[in-house]
Amino acid sequence: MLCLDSSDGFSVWQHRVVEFVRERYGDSVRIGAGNVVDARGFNYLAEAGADFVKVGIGGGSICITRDQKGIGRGQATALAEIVPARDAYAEKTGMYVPVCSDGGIIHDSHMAIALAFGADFLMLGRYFARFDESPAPKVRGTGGQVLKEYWGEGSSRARNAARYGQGDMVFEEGVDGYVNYAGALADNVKVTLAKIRSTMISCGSTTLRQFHETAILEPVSQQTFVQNSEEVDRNDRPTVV
Ligand SMILES: NC(=O)C1=CN([C@@H]2O[C@H](COP(=O)(O)OP(=O)(O)OC[C@H]3O[C@@H](n4cnc5c(N)ncnc54)[C@H](O)[C@@H]3O)[C@@H](O)[C@H]2O)C=CC1
Ligand SMILES: O=c1[nH]c(=O)c2[nH+]cn([C@@H]3O[C@H](COP(=O)(O)O)[C@@H](O)[C@H]3O)c2[nH]1
Repeated sequence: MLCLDSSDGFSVWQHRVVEFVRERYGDSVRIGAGNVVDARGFNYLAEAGADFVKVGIGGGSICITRDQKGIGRGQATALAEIVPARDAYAEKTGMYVPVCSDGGIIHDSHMAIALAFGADFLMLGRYFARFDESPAPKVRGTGGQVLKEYWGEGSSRARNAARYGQGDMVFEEGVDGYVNYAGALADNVKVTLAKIRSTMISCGSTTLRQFHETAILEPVSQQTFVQNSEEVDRNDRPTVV
């Protein structure tokens, strides 16, 4: 399984690489391509022979591509255009090219929303960076809190001669930062999956395919955002019986 991993996948280079792998290796090698944010980009890579296409430019937690270059698109807007393009492509060719929603997941509920938008699977950076299994160092914040280091692949920190070998970096597209440490992957993934399953059941679905059909997406006001979270001070004392 190969994945072409670029901030801008709508490129002649990616098209040629996908075609080359498809011609040379047939179906013995699976190859994904991306990232793209519109139907033209999706169709371009699907027609080249991509087995899946990644969606998302500039929405990641460590992303500054939109600030730096003005390139990118809201994740929901991108999915709302690409998912129908995926379905139309499947209808036309008989080839279903799964779509990965990459970046911007802050709360577990955002995973359900991305899937409700029609994504077939998700790519997560910040989420996994918080766990023991992330190879990044665990450090203490100034307030004593436990943190894990996490940085963008477009940051100076990630850039090195072995990977790029193209001399000095002129500007960064990602930041070098920290995320709150959250323990073991297995414990967290268990809870996350339970929430997604619960959301799916609430929408009357037991499979992802059903969820794509049954989920109802609703625009909300700023006031609703405020009401989505608690509005009292949390009681952190032990429960008194
Ligand atoms: N999803 C997003 O919004 C963003 C993601 N990133 C991440 O940062 C990393 C780097 O992304 P980019 O800076 O966009 O990388 P890029 O697409 O510019 O490619 C990385 C390097 O590979 C070279 N390269 C690309 N195609 C090549 C080809 N066909 N043959 C030979 N060399 C080739 C490029 O010249 C560059 O040095 C990736 O992991 C990407 O996912 C970075 C910025 C934004
Ligand atoms: O603008 C960017 N500059 C970067 O340096 C960078 N590094 C990663 N990525 C992308 O962000 C995704 C992870 O996003 P999350 O941390 O929000 O899950 C990743 O999966 C990538 O798509 C970057 N985007």
